[in-house]
Amino acid sequence: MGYENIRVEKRGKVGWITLDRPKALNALNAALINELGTALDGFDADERIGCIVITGSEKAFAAGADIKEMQPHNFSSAYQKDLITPFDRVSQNRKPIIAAVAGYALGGGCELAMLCDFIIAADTAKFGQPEITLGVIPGAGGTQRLTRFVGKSKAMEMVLTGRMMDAEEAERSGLVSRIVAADDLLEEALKAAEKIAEFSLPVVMMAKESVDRAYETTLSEGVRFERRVFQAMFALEDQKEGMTAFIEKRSPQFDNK
Ligand SMILES: CC(C)=CC(=O)SCCNC(=O)CCNC(=O)[C@H](O)C(C)(C)COP(=O)(O)OP(=O)(O)OC[C@H]1O[C@@H](n2cnc3c(N)ncnc32)[C@H](O)[C@@H]1OP(=O)(O)O
Repeated sequence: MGYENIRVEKRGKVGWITLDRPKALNALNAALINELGTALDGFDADERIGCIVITGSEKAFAAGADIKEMQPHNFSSAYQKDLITPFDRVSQNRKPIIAAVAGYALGGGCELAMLCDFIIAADTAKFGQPEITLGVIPGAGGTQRLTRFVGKSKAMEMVLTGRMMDAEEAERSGLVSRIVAADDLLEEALKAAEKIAEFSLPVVMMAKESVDRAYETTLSEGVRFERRVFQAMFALEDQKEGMTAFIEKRSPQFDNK
């Protein structure tokens, strides 16, 4: 499929998607979100792919939903056209997705990064939910996910004032997993993705599902879920291979079975 707003590439078992609307700082219009969803679905279905990276440009991961596209909407059209649901295709993907963020990740851009499984930030990254300055609130999960990442006080301040957070504050607050030099961002994200993609894919997918449970259920339910999944792992050939390889002092050859 030909894409107009993103670039889709592969390196070994890693698929990566570059948001590519430079003139609008990767503002997330409907076409871009739709293309992103299609590319993600393609990687999800491709059994050769074990991990996915989403990145933007040096200046902007994404400066938010496309304000020019949103501005004419009324309640009826916003509701019926369902501006937000297409973002769900990111969190519905069953393979790990790393957000590699340089420059602005604002509004829907910050929300897109938070929909990924973890965020690696360049030292130039700036995160924010400035929707209040536009007369709206975040709509793609910002009030909920930012609060879970950084806690109520900081999330409330950011949502109510529109203040941006730099990369260091984002790392200190638990929003990003680590900071790297801007020049190294893509390579570092691809290396992390390649490491993940070397492991057993069903195990990686179940690890992702289990960590996600921590955000969606009680501790006791989450622990119970993890225990069942852990026990189920012993039905996998990859469990035998992983543990046998350790005992035999060799590298495991996982077969995704
Ligand atoms: C998901 C939901 C529900 C909501 C949202 O996401 S609402 C959007 C939240 N985001 C924002 O409010 C950020 C808007 N952008 C900015 O504040 C600034 O562009 C900036 C601080 C990120 C960068 O400022 P800078 O002066 O460096 O660059 P600009 O001249 O302002 O922008 C360049 C170019 O990009 C267009 N642009 C930027 N952001 C958006 C956007 N979110 N939607 C549409 N277009 C955007 C900007 O208009 C300019 O293009 P033109 O020169 O053609 O106007």
